[in-house]
Amino acid sequence: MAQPVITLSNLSKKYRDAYAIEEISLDIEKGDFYGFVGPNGAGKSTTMRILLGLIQATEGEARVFNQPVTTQTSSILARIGYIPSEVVFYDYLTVRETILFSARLRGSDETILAESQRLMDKFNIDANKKIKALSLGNRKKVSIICALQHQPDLYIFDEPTSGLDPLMQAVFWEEMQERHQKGATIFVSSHNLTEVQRYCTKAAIISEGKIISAGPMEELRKTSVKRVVIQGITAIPELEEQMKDMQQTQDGISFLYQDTLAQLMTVLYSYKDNILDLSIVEPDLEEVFRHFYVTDKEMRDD
Ligand SMILES: Nc1ncnc2c1ncn2[C@@H]1O[C@H](COP(=O)(O)OP(=O)(O)OP(=O)(O)O)[C@@H](O)[C@H]1O
Repeated sequence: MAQPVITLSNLSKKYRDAYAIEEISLDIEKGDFYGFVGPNGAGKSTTMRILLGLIQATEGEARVFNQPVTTQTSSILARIGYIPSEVVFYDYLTVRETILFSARLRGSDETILAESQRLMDKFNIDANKKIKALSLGNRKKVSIICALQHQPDLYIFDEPTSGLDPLMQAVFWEEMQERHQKGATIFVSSHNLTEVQRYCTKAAIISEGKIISAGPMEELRKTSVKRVVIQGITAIPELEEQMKDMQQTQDGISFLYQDTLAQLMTVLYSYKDNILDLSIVEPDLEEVFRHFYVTDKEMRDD
């Protein structure tokens, strides 16, 4: 039977007169590899900070391991690995000292120390460098190692791959896939739906503080949006309202289309003498959400 690990019930956080998140409800179960996707300012960090007990919700409830985060914060934190979106360390410590400091907070037994060494090797980080001399991406690696070294039951990661180069992003996701296979529960935020689609088994899409879609990845993929690529014509005025992301190609057009295929085919039939080629394919999930679910304002902010 599914075991709840994170349960958010009608969770809201209000700053002055604006909601950062509004009535968010979400269930994350043991063994889920759960992506949390949305543009800048959507409410991802706010949700995660509430889960960590760093800020308090205005309304609703957040439970982790079936306990309320507001009263059981320490026992919950002992079982979590957390990566904040912005990494803050003591600048004068070295990488090794920082990682050891974090390990000591977790009891620093032999297993943790061996694991931190393995991770430093895997993420290719110079343990003797001072934190203040590190690039943003290398600071991120230290943050990742601090969150992974004690092998917790639950990982809450706020944009862990931002600042990492593509090679290191791949190393990170590979490490998380291995941990997921061993039974870990992972809740990870990202701006990038494509990377979440690739690695996570479930996802929630958040926009302007509200969850607009959530569930298993294969369910999210089932939208009625298609990408249509046509050679031979440069416009279809009759379909203007249903077409998004219209691009002129060398010899035609490419666009996202959301309506019945019957209507599309009926209209295209009237262009049959000019159409040289036609393809209708599943679009990338990222472009679907960008063009159909995320508001124009958020796209400008992103
Ligand atoms: N301390 C605060 N005071 C006032 N407003 C805040 C505060 N913290 C967050 N907000 C607002 O709440 C909203 C959600 O912010 P949040 O940081 O949770 O978004 P996010 O999805 O994590 O964005 P990003 O991807 O940029 O990190 C934003 O409109 C933000 O301006």
